[in-house]
Amino acid sequence: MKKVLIVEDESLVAHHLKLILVGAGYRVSGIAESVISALSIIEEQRPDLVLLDIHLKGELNGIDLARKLTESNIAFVYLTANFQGTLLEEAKSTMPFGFIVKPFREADLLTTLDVAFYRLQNSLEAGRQQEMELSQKLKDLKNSGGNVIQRLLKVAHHLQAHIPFDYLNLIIRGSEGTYRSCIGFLRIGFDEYQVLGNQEFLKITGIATEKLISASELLPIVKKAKFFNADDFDQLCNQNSLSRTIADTYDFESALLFPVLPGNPEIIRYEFYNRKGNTYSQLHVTLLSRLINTLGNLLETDKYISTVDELSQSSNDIPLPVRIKDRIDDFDGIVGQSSSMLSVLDQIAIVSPLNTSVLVLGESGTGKERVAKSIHALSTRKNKPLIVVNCASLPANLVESELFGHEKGSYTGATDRRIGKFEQANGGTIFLDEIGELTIDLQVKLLRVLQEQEIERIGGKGPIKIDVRIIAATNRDLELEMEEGRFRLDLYYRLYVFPIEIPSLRERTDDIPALTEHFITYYSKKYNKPIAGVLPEVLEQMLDYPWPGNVRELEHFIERSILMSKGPVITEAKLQKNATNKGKPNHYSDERTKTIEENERDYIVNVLKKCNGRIRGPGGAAEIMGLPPTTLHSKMKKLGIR
Ligand SMILES: Nc1ncnc2c1ncn2[C@@H]1O[C@H](COP(=O)(O)OP(=O)(O)OP(=O)(O)O)[C@@H](O)[C@H]1O
Repeated sequence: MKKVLIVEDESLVAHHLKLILVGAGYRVSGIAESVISALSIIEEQRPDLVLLDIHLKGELNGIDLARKLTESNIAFVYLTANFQGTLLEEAKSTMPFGFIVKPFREADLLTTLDVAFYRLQNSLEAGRQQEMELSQKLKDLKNSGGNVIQRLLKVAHHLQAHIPFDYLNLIIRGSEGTYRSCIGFLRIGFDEYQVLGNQEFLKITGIATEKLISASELLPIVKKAKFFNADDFDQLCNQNSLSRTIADTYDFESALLFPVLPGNPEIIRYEFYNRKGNTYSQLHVTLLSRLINTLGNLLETDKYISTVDELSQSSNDIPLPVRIKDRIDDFDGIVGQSSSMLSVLDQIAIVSPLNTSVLVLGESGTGKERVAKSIHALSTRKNKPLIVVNCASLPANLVESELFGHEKGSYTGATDRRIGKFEQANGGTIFLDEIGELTIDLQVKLLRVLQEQEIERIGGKGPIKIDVRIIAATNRDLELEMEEGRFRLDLYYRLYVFPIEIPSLRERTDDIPALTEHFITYYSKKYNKPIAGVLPEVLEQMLDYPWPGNVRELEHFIERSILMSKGPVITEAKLQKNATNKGKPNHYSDERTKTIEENERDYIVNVLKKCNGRIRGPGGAAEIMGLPPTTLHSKMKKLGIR
């Protein structure tokens, strides 16, 4: 029997909830009125799920408890009368398994709980499977061949998908058991890294050897795994000059430091750094803690030390990228090496072999269909069909028959039996693009497919079992659609088991050169016009343009330019002048008064120009503006500033 703890300070509501839950077959572990009493009940009998009001008696509120629940890996669903503004944002950041708004209907409460348990089960299974695979891969490394650097690279790459990082710094023990040196792995492609031993580190960061030695001597001891986001990250940089040097060099915004066991012969700790703020959570720490023995014992001391030293002494000025050959090398032609796109590729790699549904989110033209195709191609269903359905382009009166099929004579005009898209996809995958366009009726039917794995043809004699993986996509804000009653909450949460959010092109301008090259190669071949590239000033304009139509617009731009080009390079960028960085056309004239956002953007760009683009450190843009670097970074991201 599933155990639910109710945390609610209104006694009438709490008892009403208890009655409903018991009636529906749940066991109620207790009713707590405050965070303190909730914690003591949790310690005595660990519930499977906590139903949690946000406003509670005492100093701590439901969100404080939620943070502790996340740390202890206990699922929870919020229950509240009021979810406005920042409270909702704060609540969402704690990763709840659902929300219930008071006053609630019994049916909605039970559906939300049902969905929460479904998601919990799915995430537990998926998590367990991923963890087992990771643990096995790491154990296999101990006996694998190759030199130690290659082995450590593999460790980095295996961890990558589970603990996202742009830079992994390993602090290595010396022969006397003290700190000896660092070895860093900077991610530069899906499976490509630059390896930085001490010498390379000195060259790239430009710091003096003595400074590195003193930073190493003063390196704080880390006894317990800890993650640093936002202000905590700034504090870490203030206290630890090695971390600061790394953060300043590569513009990192968050970190996770993970010490392995004290008796470990080789590695002292793993330090993960990320360009995105708020990357790390207790879930990452918990995963690493379960792998602690394997992570500490990957090398053989004497062999290792000599190899790192040799590598350091023989290196070039800039370390050459090293590529790891992994089984995953086919992302269906997805081009992109920006950190945010690499994290999309990591998620594809994680979810492909599992059987879970995937929800791909992103603006129009960001590559959602490409991602869906890639997931199918990397799954065990790859030799079975992938059926693509655009829900927006199906005529309203035919959608049901298109999706589920019909029997001959089931309605006027049904002259033959039709096999629907779901049946066509049997054994394989169905990609439902523009899912937000489905009517509520069809959403209910889709929900049934997800729950029961069966469909019913129109006019059919009964349900037909099918085995289809669903990948859905939308460019709509589904949460808003739900609030406004156009999208069903239960379907949303069932699809939301594994969301992949593709960033807009203006949020990853680093990818523009590679995408440009990719499309030039493709279209110059297609039109038989040998074009070598674009002029630097054209590329400059392309980097400044907000690309409201994303990659599709960039692709069309290159195709058009190649068709019109008279020479061997693209010399002109005919880009819509008044496109805004919000992805929507700007209808105002140039003389209009600028918005606060635009003024803020201009101000930041000007300061950045003055500091030669440097954000952190003395004289950096953050210091001049009096802002923590992390805050400046998130403002820049929001405003689409590179
Ligand atoms: N990362 C990428 N690398 C290479 N090509 C890409 C990439 N992303 C998108 N494209 C190309 O851009 C075009 C649009 O991509 P796609 O149709 O997958 O976008 P979408 O998000 O599904 O669009 P919509 O929301 O309009 O359905 C396609 O021609 C696709 O091949």
